[in-house]
Amino acid sequence: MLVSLVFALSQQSPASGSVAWLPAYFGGLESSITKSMLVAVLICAIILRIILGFVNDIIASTVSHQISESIRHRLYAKILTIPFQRFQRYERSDLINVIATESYSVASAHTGLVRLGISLGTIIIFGAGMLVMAWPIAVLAVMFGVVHNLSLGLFAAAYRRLGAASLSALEELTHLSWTTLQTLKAVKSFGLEDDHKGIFETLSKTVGETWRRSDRMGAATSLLSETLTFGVILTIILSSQVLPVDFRAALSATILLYRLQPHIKQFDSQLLRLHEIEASLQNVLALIAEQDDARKTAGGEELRHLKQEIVFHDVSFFYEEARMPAVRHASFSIRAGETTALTGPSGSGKTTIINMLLDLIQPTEGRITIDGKDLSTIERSSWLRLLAVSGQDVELMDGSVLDNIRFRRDILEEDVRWAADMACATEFIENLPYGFDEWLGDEAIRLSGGQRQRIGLARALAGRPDILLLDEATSALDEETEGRVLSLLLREYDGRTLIVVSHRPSVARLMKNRIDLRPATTADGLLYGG
Ligand SMILES: Nc1ncnc2c1ncn2[C@@H]1O[C@H](COP(=O)(O)OP(=O)(O)OP(=O)(O)O)[C@@H](O)[C@H]1O
Repeated sequence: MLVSLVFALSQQSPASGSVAWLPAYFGGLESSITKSMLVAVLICAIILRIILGFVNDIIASTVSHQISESIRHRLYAKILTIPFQRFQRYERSDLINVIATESYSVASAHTGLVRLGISLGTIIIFGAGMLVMAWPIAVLAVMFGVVHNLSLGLFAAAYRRLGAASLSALEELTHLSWTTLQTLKAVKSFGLEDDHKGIFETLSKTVGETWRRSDRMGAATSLLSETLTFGVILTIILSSQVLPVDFRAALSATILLYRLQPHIKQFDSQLLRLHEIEASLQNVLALIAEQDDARKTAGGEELRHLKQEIVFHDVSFFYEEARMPAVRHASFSIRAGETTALTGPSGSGKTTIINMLLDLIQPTEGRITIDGKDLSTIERSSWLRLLAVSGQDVELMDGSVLDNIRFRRDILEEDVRWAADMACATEFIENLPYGFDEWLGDEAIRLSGGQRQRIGLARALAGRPDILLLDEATSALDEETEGRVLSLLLREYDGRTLIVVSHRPSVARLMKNRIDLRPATTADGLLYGG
């Protein structure tokens, strides 16, 4: 329309108030539009376009951010709700990549599809305009459009491959960074800094190369699109003598075609971008499609107290894809209000049993009953309210000592301090520069192994659970401190249920009952003595 205006204003036609040539532009319709009317319409159209563009930008970015946010929430929620075993099979660095980076691919795909729709709409409207003005030119343009689409198809597969390669290079880079951070002490102890630097640089180069290739392919498709448009325009000009089209109509159609070119380019780049992000999209969708933990969503009967016993009835457990069971035909009873030691050689399935008690995993065969009721029929959260576990490795979080003991639960500070006393942790905590407010960070590098375990123990105790599970929870303590902790616990848990996993016979002897596990690989079943 702007081009028309410029032509119209420079036109010195005898009928000076009208735009005599303009109908050709609109397909030969008669018109008596005055210049001032045309100027007004164009100014209004430009203002409208600016406003609509602005509104479109605001709406598009709002929708895009909402999609990203909702996908991030769903991915994070999914990590919390997938069965524990499935979660263990994912690489942590991949999960971080999916949530932090790849989740954007969904919003990106949505934006791409919207833009694709807009470009397609524009192409159709321009195409219709051309058809009305000069159909032979429209036919030519369609023929070039077909050639254009076919050549674009050649790029599509390359874009998909490039997207997958770029994603996998990025995943490897994140994975290496993640493991380096996790194992930095070992890396330094073995003097492997240069090797790691070398591997990182190689991976980083690969990532950079995939991005450069993507940019080069973008430039190539843009060149293709420009060349084809130029080809069609050249064909029109060369064949204008033989085409049954009026010169002004041909000129108008050609200008229209040229104006259409950016939209074609936009259409191409969006289409190819969709191919490029396909691999990221698949990762996001695969995680979202994971089944939720059936136990988490199952509901069931509420349990307020453990009154009699926890019984394992011929329980076996196979980890996914494992050839041997981790626990085989275990039958035993853990009596309420008593202390029980769970012993057995390494690999005999003690932690697996603790995980079954925590309902993180469920028996592959057999069943577990709580006061005669199948654990699978009890409401999971009511059961977990009764329990707390402390293990050998303590998962500390970025926060103060207080935060780490509370662990985002609604627990009074006096209960935190009581728990620290019970875990024999108060003394060393108060010796820290800021005491309970000392910032630990997720690695808590300033703490020794035994100090970390005591923070973990305090965390388990702070909620004053009815049933306390200790899985090698004091293994890093010196004998004297371990003795002090255990005697405090035995006093506190007199009349309550305490289950202790330990390799130390001295610890097991302190417990009233003992369940001795034989490794599943050597036992042909049965006997788990109580
Ligand atoms: N997530 C898992 N996937 C596959 N196999 C596993 C997994 N966790 C444990 N296992 C296997 O199950 C068996 C029992 O492991 P578990 O950790 O329960 O033994 P444990 O008695 O607690 O050993 P330890 O005393 O050394 O801590 C082992 O053979 C172990 O390799």
